[in-house]
Amino acid sequence: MATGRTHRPATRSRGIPEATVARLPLYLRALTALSERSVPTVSSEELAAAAGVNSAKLRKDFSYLGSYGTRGVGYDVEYLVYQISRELGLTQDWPVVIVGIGNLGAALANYGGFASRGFRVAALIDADPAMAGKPVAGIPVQHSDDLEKIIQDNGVSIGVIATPAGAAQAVCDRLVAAGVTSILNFAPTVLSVPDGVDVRKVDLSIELQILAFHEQRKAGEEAAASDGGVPAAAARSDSADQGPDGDMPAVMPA
Ligand SMILES: NC(=O)c1ccc[n+]([C@@H]2O[C@H](COP(=O)([O-])OP(=O)(O)OC[C@H]3O[C@@H](n4cnc5c(N)ncnc54)[C@H](O)[C@@H]3O)[C@@H](O)[C@H]2O)c1
Repeated sequence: MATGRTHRPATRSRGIPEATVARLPLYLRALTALSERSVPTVSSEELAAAAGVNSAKLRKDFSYLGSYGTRGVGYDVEYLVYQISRELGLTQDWPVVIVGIGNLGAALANYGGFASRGFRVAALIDADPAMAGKPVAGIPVQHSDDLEKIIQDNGVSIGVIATPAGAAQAVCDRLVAAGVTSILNFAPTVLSVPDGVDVRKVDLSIELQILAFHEQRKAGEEAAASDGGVPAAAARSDSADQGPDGDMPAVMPA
């Protein structure tokens, strides 16, 4: 058993680096907003600012997609939305199950942003018998005894874990044994998965701790600057693209 990392080399087989892949959703979010405003084209500088990315990095990222824009015109918004969606596999339907329908699982089930991005919540699963059959976001909760059948019947390859930490590994093992190959883990624990299974974790408290670190550092730098020390901007390094234990956090630094 390997540890709960995203088991992918730094560069994927099709030659797109993981760091670029991690920025594609940021571009897509910015492009979708432009598309909704019927903006036809966008310059690399405008799009980079909207996505919170350096424009040279953006041009390099888009070169991996074979998209170079037109000098003086910029990038065609609709075509880029299509290209990035296709690259991310969003042009197909992805049935997703959410396991653990408490506060967080119910909030995720109610989040409209999954469906609009091609992620259909196919089933909600919980271990509490009292919840079985109760609708959440219009979908009846199913008991975890039926987890394997639910995965197979719905052809699910992506599972979201929103159970307490103590239950997460057992839930993960069952999901994987049933055929799930990608897991989004909200439980505050490191999951062990076999090779070939991708795990992304979301931990808002870790993100807050990173912000607290930067706040503390800014305060120290300001104190040093007022003493004639290193200017704050020079001392601050780029936000790391990696999580604290080396894997990529699902919530990317802006
Ligand atoms: N990642 C984040 O940023 C973040 C934010 C909030 C909460 N969390 C974590 O998300 C998890 C859920 O939090 P919550 O507030 O919704 O908790 P909750 O207690 O409201 O809900 C947990 C649900 O999981 C169910 N459950 C327990 N064991 C199960 C199992 N083996 N199989 C299926 N379902 C099972 C329970 O019946 C319950 O409905 C916790 O681990 C919490 O620490 C993470």
